[in-house]
Amino acid sequence: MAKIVFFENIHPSARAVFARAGLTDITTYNSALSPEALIEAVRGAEVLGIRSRTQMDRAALAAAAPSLRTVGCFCIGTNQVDLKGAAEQGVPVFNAPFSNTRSVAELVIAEAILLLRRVPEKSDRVHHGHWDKTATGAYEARGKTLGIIGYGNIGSQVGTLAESIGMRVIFHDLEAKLPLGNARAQPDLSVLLGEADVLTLHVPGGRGTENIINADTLKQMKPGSILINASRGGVVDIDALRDALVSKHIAGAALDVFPVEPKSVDEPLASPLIGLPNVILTPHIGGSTMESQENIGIEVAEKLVRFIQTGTTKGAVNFPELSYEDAEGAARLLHVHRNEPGVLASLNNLLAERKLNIVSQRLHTKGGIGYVITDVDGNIDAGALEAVRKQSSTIRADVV
Ligand SMILES: NC(=O)C1=CN([C@@H]2O[C@H](COP(=O)(O)OP(=O)(O)OC[C@H]3O[C@@H](n4cnc5c(N)ncnc54)[C@H](O)[C@@H]3O)[C@@H](O)[C@H]2O)C=CC1
Ligand SMILES: O=C(O)C(=O)COP(=O)(O)O
Repeated sequence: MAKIVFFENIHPSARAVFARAGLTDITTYNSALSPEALIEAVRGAEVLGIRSRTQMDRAALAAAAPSLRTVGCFCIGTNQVDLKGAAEQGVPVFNAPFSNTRSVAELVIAEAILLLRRVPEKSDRVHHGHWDKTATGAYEARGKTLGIIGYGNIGSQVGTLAESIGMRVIFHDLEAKLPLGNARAQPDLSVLLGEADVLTLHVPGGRGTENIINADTLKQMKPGSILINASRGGVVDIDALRDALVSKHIAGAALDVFPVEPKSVDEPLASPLIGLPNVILTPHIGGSTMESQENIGIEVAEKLVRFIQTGTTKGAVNFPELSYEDAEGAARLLHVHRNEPGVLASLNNLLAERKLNIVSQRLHTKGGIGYVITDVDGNIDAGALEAVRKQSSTIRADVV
């Protein structure tokens, strides 16, 4: 039976999906692990379930080879996984691209309103015995401009919600996007920075988005504006943001993600933003609602089970996508290979030599990786599977 390991408190709905498929060998960890502990925990696993904090880098992937068949990110972001390394190891990676988007969007709107009204600072003052009843520095959201960097699934929802409370919405994205409602694309980032009263970031993590908000771009932001980051910690240069907050060029900020995040509940956050007034710091909970976590558990677990049972890779983020659920023969061979000429011919010759008639076959390639699912009318025994594995182009082969 497939050995499954879950990290970071994945919702029980995922376990229920696996159980319905007869897969019950699940080890769970409530937090992310250190690199050393992770390497030990993933050994021998066929399926890994992680969220945003488990770093599946080359070393962790290597530790899980050759048993590892698939990784499920029970979240949206997949920058914590070495996606290329996983593909080269024949391991498709899945995620949940939509299930927590509304949760993030709602939090961002709430934070925009709270920061415009300076609520974090005022609440703190009341807790400490001060009754500063003043309108100074407090504004309505209505009529203000919301600038969105990254107008994807989350950014566009934030825009729609913002319009419903009377905000004007402008967005900047690398790709052409359909503006929803009255939102307007702004191809010039510096113009957007200069116009936005509230700036919110919804780009993916990774090298392409590192420090988009830095000393330079902060200077271009409208004086007295607000910054919200619920994307990835690396998108904002935190020291530069601190300077901008201390000088009051930026009036407030909400940060849900950080360049280095604590791995468990007992580890405090280390950040130069701690203690600054009108700054909301949250423990990466943008997508953490009861609704979203339950849905994500089901969505990703179903993708993993489908892959384990049928080889279907629809929705994989790093892998050739093959949607192929109904087996048409007696056995099914999943073959991941280097994408080079002659692979299919030699695979099919090998099956022919073993009198395994092909009932149906589908192939897809992505980058240097090819993936072929073959249904045959006979039994693929251990000898045949071993022969396929020994072919020079084979990365991984399994029978389901
Ligand atoms: N705080 C939290 O708990 C959560 C954080 N996230 C983060 O939010 C990110 C965005 O999520 P989605 O909206 O679902 O992703 P998405 O893929 O739908 O949208 C991202 C958008 O950013 C754009 N983009 C990429 N690089 C850019 C750049 N340099 N400048 C401008 N635009 C750029 C893309 O073209 C795309 O339209 C995720 O990748 C994840 O890192 C997601 C869910 C929860
Ligand atoms: O979905 C994402 O990308 C998130 O950042 C949420 O991550 P989490 O599942 O809360 O670790």
